[in-house]
Amino acid sequence: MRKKIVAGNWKMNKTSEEAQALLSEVVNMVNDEITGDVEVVLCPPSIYLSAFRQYVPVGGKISIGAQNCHEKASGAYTGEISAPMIQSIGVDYVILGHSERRQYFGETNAQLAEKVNIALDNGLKPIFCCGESRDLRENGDYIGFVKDQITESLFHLSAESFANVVIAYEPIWAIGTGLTASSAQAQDMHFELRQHIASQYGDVVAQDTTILYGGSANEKNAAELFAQPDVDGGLIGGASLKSREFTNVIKARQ
Ligand SMILES: O=C[C@H](O)COP(=O)(O)O
Repeated sequence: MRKKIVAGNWKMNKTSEEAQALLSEVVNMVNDEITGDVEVVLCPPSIYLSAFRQYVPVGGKISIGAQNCHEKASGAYTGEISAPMIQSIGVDYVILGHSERRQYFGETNAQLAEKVNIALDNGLKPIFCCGESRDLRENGDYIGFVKDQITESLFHLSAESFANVVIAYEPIWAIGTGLTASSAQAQDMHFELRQHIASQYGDVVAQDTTILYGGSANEKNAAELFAQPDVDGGLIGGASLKSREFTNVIKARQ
């Protein structure tokens, strides 16, 4: 079933003390103020995942996600963390293919297909990110580009496996820039992506797929973005680092 999800990607932010303070504020606000059927996913830096899992009860309104995993299960990959490790501490989701990983760490669609596989094999639900650059948006086939990201990293999956994947459309030109896609631009792309998924897996699977929007989403624009029929929630960066604002974004989705 298509879920409403608001995920907070903390990226490489917060010391241990700061992270604990923000986590406890978010947990309290969500428990006190969120009554709807929205799932909240917190994705802190990996060093805090274990502490977050211990603090946040399993099966409540809040799930925990990692920001990345390696494509191999184990081995000589200094500094990396694996899907089995993430799974072993009870984490629910893993963000894969964020544009920052593609840009700074050279992640490719083929490599991401491997990461998706190992995440699913270990019971983790991928939040698969896709999105085009500003140059492509202005001068190229940006819809085709984003569809290809999905085709090359996800369309080898069975329909049963694909059902565990969440898509996050994040136009690179909107990430951390204050330039949000308009609600119409977000809806257009989400509609195109749902059609693309339908072409591979059929209408039922496509209608059940959760597609999040990310890119300068905040408490001011969230309600309009989430009102679009194909926008099921958000992957929130900067605004997830402020408990009041993040809770307001979640409220806009419930
Ligand atoms: O993963 C989150 C996205 O990169 C959005 O970040 P942002 O909300 O700071 O633009």
